[in-house]
Amino acid sequence: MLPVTSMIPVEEARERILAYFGRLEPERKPLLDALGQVLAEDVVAPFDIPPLDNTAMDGYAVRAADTAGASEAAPVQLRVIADLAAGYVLETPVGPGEAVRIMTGAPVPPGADAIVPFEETDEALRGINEAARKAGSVRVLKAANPGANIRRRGEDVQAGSTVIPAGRVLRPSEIGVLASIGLTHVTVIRRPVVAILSTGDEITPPGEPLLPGRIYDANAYSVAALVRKYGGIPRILGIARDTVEDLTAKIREGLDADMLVTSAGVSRGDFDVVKDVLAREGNIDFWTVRMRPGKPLAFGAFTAPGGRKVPHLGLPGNPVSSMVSFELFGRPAIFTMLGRSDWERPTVRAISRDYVRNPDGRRFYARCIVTRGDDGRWYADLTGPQGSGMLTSMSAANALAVIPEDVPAANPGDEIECIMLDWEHAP
Ligand SMILES: Nc1nc2c(c(=O)[nH]1)N[C@H]1C(S)=C(S)[C@@H](COP(=O)(O)OP(=O)(O)OC[C@H]3O[C@@H](n4cnc5c(N)ncnc54)[C@H](O)[C@@H]3O)O[C@H]1N2
Ligand code: MOO
Repeated sequence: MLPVTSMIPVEEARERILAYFGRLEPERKPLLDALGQVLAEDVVAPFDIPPLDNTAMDGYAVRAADTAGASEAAPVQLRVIADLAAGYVLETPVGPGEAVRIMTGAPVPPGADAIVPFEETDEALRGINEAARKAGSVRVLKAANPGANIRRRGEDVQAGSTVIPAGRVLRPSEIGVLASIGLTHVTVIRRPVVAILSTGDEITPPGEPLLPGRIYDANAYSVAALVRKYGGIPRILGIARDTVEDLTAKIREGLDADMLVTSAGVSRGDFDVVKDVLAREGNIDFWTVRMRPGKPLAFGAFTAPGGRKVPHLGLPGNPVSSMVSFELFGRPAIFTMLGRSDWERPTVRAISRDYVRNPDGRRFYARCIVTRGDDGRWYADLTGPQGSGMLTSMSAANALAVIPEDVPAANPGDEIECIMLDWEHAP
């Protein structure tokens, strides 16, 4: 086995990888299609929001001074001069002793400086009905303060101010804000296209019969799903056989992508065609990273026709290693291309309920389920055997517990750091 000192730490591998990536160029997109992408330029409000003072309540627009001293015992009667729905503007001013019946969102008519909600008038007693409307007057049962229940022009957004700065990820709330200033399209950093290639004579595409000794291609799909989840556009290239010709042709097919991801063939097997072809076709290094799973890793770049460099991430073949390596190295690369720097996942410190052995001085990313106990503390349970070929152990997990390089084991009761992969969905 390699001495641990000749392995590179995870952080160094990630740093070297990220040096190859930068933010991609902007594109213009319909608003809704830009969900999850990063805004490429500041968006400035062309007008105030709300554009006019308007009412926050259904009720009556009044002159606050008219309602001074009003109470249930001594109501103040006002003459109702109009009925105003949202979407309409009333030019007629509200004079002394007058009121306008008004619905939430309608602009406050001139002269009025407070809104009395229905509940504070006798309309509530009579019921909201035609009779109240026809009565031509309303009794106010409580004094209103000037400004009461009025949403001021520009209180949310002021004309000329930056509503959303460049660099912000567009979530549903940002999409709503952009729509509220009338935008239909927005300029965002485009999503990276990630070409994904599986290698190995034993690999069979799902849908085809499985011959003896063969296995189905899990990696292309798990990695493609991660690419999509993290904001990229996956392009599955298929399976390259272990021949120089096939591998070379398939790699070339992927060179119009922003990044090429391969799986398998990066360790020390007899059939080192993958390594040979990667090394010949591109400028690729083979690393051993001080982590488990995912020790062997290839990284470098191919040169596309025209001279463009296409970074290449060569994942180990074992399905869990492939996913964990993509999580640690592929996710930050995709985020960087998207213009995001927040690729670091949240962690929680949880109490291990298992004995977790870490025998060989690598950093162990153990698949576990993190849950909150009745005592309010977080607990981590391993998802079972941790072999790097056992993809169901990954499927059962919502976190990776990190056992550091220099810690030979975690005992039940020890606090361990857990990288949360999934908050929304605990299996
Ligand atoms: N003598 C040594 N052998 C191995 C070492 C080592 O250091 N010395 N490292 C082991 C570790 S750790 C890993 S991880 C694997 C990495 O192997 P490769 O990247 O070279 O990949 P393969 O050997 O071709 O495949 C490994 C394993 O994964 C299966 N596989 C491959 N592709 C897929 C796919 N698309 N979908 C599902 N499963 C896949 C493949 O059939 C093998 O079972 O090497 C260890 N060996
Ligand atoms: O390091 Mo390998 O990735 O354990 O299976």
